[in-house]
Amino acid sequence: MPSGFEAPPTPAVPDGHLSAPGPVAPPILEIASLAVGFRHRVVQRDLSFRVRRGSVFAVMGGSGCGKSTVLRAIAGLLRPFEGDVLLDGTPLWRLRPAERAALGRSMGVLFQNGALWSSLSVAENVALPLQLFARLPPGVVTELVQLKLALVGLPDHGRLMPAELSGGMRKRAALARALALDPPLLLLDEPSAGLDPVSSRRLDELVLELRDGLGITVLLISHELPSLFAIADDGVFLDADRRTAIAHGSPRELRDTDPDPTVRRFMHRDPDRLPAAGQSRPAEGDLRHGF
Ligand SMILES: Nc1ncnc2c1ncn2[C@@H]1O[C@H](COP(=O)(O)OP(=O)(O)OP(=O)(O)O)[C@@H](O)[C@H]1O
Repeated sequence: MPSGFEAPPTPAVPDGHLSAPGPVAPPILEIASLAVGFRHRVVQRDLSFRVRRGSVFAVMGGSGCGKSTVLRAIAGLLRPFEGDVLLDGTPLWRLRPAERAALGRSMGVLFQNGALWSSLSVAENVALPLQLFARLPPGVVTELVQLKLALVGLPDHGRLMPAELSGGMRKRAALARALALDPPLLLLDEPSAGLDPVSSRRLDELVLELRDGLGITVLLISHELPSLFAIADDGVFLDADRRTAIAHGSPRELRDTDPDPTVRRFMHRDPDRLPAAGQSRPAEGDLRHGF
């Protein structure tokens, strides 16, 4: 059984623009020639990209292009048609199911609906992964739960039921649960969906705190341009029609320089406008986040 995150072997995909010349830290996550879909339908194919350790990496693209499907393959929940997902060099989909499940626990996943168990209190929700997988004495579990809840700004909410929380608080509680096992990699599927702009920005700040304070790498699916511009430093853009990645780079780079009309329309939130590369106006998110 793999022992978790270890020194990676030589990467399986050649260096793309994501790798600068000179010594480069090995990626924590590598997507190698991935094809995903359902039954006979390919949703995305030929996907190859690397996620740098300590980065916030955005998976972007219009509704229905396959972002969540790709995330499920990365999380070890949906077997890809082709290719593999390498976690610190270990090919997830070549492992036996029990090994894959064990390695999968080094990823904390926040699903789109951030589903908490409604019949369990907030603290019990966060405790669940620890009780299932960590085999710790109950007192230690209680302390760790308190620590995680404090980390996400809910130190006094453990006794509440999920229904008693606001939408933003529920996201935070789900994030605390995703952090329960101290994963080095967080997968977030539209964490700010349904939140007001202030709550959304607080969540952005929390993601950056987790990255900067704990060194957690974050792979993020989001439609929220302000959020993407504020926190993501790398990314990939998936296209529904071409069923593959059509751009790589940070959301700001894609907004300012990518020539593809689909990318430009999305990044400028404008169905008609196609500004010339390098001549974009500051987006709303830049102003709101003070960049
Ligand atoms: N369980 C499933 N079975 C069959 N098809 C599915 C299933 N889940 C998703 N799909 C289809 O796969 C395609 C990609 O869906 P997915 O949810 O990955 O897109 P997305 O980019 O995450 O969308 P959104 O931004 O709206 O959340 C869609 O056409 C969807 O209908």
